[in-house]
Amino acid sequence: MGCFLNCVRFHVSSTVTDKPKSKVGSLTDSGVTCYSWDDLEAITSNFSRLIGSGGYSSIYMARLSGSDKGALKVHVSSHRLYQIFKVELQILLHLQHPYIVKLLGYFDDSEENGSLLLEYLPQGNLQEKLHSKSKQVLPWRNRITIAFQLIQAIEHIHEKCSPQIVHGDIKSSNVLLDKDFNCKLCDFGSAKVGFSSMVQPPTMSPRSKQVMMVGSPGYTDPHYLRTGVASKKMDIYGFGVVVLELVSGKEAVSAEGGKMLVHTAAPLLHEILDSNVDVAEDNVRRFLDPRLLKDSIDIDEVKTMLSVAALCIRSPPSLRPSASQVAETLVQKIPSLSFLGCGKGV
Ligand SMILES: Nc1ncnc2c1ncn2[C@@H]1O[C@H](COP(=O)(O)OP(=O)(O)OP(=O)(O)O)[C@@H](O)[C@H]1O
Repeated sequence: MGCFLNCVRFHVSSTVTDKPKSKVGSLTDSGVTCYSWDDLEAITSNFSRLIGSGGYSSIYMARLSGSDKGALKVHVSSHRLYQIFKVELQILLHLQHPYIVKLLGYFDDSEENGSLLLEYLPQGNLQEKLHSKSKQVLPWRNRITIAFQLIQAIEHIHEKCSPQIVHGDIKSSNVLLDKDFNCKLCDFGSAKVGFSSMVQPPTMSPRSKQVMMVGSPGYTDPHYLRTGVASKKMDIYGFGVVVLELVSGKEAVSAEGGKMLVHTAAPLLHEILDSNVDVAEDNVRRFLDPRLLKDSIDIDEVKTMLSVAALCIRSPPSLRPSASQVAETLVQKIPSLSFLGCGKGV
């Protein structure tokens, strides 16, 4: 962590904006379609079906050719949010991975309006699946598979693509699920791009003495909150919190008392780190999502998931494993991942 790390952001004014607007609706060099606003009105039937919303955007159902569907993410119109749109667009244009949401097209007015057409993920986001009052309980085998797929998506952006990317907002609502409950990581609006594992915060103006921090309550690395320095290890922290949610079925911040899951889990996680996974089974069962107790679950798999989470949220960040180390641990210690068709190597 002591090394000096240089940040290279994608240049937001590069090739995509330079495309002539006469080519609206046409396939770009990147293989995605560039749409006009009229096209968007047509494919969303005048924005008639809202399927999701976030801090920066509204997401609408889009009908494409035949029975194909898409999800249109319309960024709120503003100069600042347009920059976020451009970051997300540039990143998605360069990313192709089975566990990362696929970009199908975009709209860009080159000023302050931008929209992304994404593949449609019919099972929505992981947060809803885990925490909604629905009777349908996400089975244990899906939970370990999603954790393994998510860490492979993170491993890809951290270690396998060039330039490397820090997602910056790993949380369960940014994990979308396809019809078979496979993970698709989305929302690269907070991402940082560079060759390094760390991105220095913007210089504080002497007047404001404040750096704008982004992050989601319950998921944000305390080290990032203190220093403003974004690093791969902040994604690993967010992943650790998602694993705690998968195991416990509890929200990252409890809706009732506002208590953070990392604090609720802390005594058990300390016990796990101290005892090298040889922790009392009763304590593990008490933490496990009660809706899973009737399933026959290999408690050693639960302990492995918890020990991974414990390592991922450790402080200082240098003690946390890399994404490839986490993926390696999961595949070695949870043999059923191989039976579930999740062999590593994508
Ligand atoms: N491709 C998709 N298919 C289906 N639903 C989607 C899709 N993309 C987004 N959604 C829904 O919309 C929600 C918000 O999407 P997203 O996180 O990309 O928006 P955002 O404005 O960047 O949100 P945030 O406040 O987290 O920054 C998701 O949690 C999900 O429920």
